[in-house]
Amino acid sequence: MAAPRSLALWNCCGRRWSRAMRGCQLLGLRSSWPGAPLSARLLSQEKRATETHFGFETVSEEEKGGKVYQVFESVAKKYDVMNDMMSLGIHRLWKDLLIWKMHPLPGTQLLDVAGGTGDIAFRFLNYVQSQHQRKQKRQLRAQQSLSWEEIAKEYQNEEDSLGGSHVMVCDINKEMLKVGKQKALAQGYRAGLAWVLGDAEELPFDDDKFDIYTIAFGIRNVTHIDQALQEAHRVLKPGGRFLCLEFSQVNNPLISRLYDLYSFQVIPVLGEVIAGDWKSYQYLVESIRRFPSQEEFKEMIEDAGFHKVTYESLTSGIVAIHSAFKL
Ligand SMILES: COc1cc(O)cc(C/C=C(\C)CC/C=C(\C)CC/C=C(\C)CC/C=C(\C)CC/C=C(\C)CC/C=C(\C)CC/C=C(\C)CC/C=C(\C)CC/C=C(\C)CCC=C(C)C)c1O
Ligand SMILES: C[S@@+](CC[C@H](N)C(=O)[O-])C[C@H]1O[C@@H](n2cnc3c(N)ncnc32)[C@H](O)[C@@H]1O
Repeated sequence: MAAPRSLALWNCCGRRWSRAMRGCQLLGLRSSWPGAPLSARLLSQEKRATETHFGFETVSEEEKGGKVYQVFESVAKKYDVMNDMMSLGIHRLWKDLLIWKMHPLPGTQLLDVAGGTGDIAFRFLNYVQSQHQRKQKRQLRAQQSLSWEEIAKEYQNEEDSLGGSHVMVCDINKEMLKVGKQKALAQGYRAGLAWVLGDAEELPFDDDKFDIYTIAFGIRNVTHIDQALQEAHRVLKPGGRFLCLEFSQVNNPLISRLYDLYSFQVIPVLGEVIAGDWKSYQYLVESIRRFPSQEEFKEMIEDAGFHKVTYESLTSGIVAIHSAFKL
């Protein structure tokens, strides 16, 4: 496994370097040219190494994490209602589709990174429970000699009702996790579910631990996406699957124009009216525009050492689901 990992790192650096060079040429940053004085070249290289984006704003890599934290701390309580309002409920269908695509088998160990208020985890639990119940019904029908007490016992054990499946929700933000835990309590999710505070770039888990890694609307907010992808690869078991639901590039020019209009003119207004927070929703739409296209992101996943990388664009490419395997 060491070879593909170092290769991935090499590829990442190469791509970053060529992108940085292209960016400098576009901006006319002459200090990066080979003929510029050494001090100027070193300074510009140092800048390139530490600068990143927070939406359309250029910030240092150290600053970005804190700014992203503030955004989700601020929106946590209104997060779920905002998503329903902004998307008219469409985000629910995208999340359902992610679970259908995953089609988890009994006993699946899922890690949901940037899991926030638990939307993916709850859907996973519903899915594995209904699969397990269907299986139990088939088995019970086959053993018609069982007594009613025995049948009732089969349905009572909560852990058993998931067929051994488990989901670990990992998120960097305490407030998002707090809302998620409250929701779990209120909706009666207890078994097969755990919440962990952790950074996608440095996951607090051993190697080769999970069958499936999901990240929904999370990776766009991470400072070093390549690092998060390498961590995803590390914690997955060989044969494990990576699934990412994220905003992507719209492929229909008319929808694209309407979507731009809607994003920049409506979403921050909804953010202000519903969550009292224009800035966080301005960041949301800007970060969506900065995220790589379907093909570019596919390349990044391959660079992290994954195989069989595919994607499906949904709603004209407003979002895409990328799938990949650790072999
Ligand atoms: C801080 O960071 C975050 C905070 C969060 O709360 C969430 C996230 C992560 C995000 C999610 C979990 C998903 C949340 C969903 C979205 C951000 C929304 C995605 C957008 C859509 C599904 C809508 C897609 C829109 C289009 C395809 C373009 C069609 C647009 C229109 C028909 C509206 C055009 C708008 C104008 C011309 C501006 C003037 C209009 C008005 C003032 C009226 C307002 C209109 C509406 C509210 C209607 C909105 C219409 C739709 C949603 C139609 C949907 C249609 C289709 C999908 C074909 C996070 O990181
Ligand atoms: C838009 S929310 C997505 C929540 C959930 N997955 C969903 O689909 O509704 C983005 C989440 O990413 C989390 N996040 C941002 N940076 C992170 C990082 N470096 N590591 C882990 N989580 C992070 C935020 O705290 C936030 O909860």
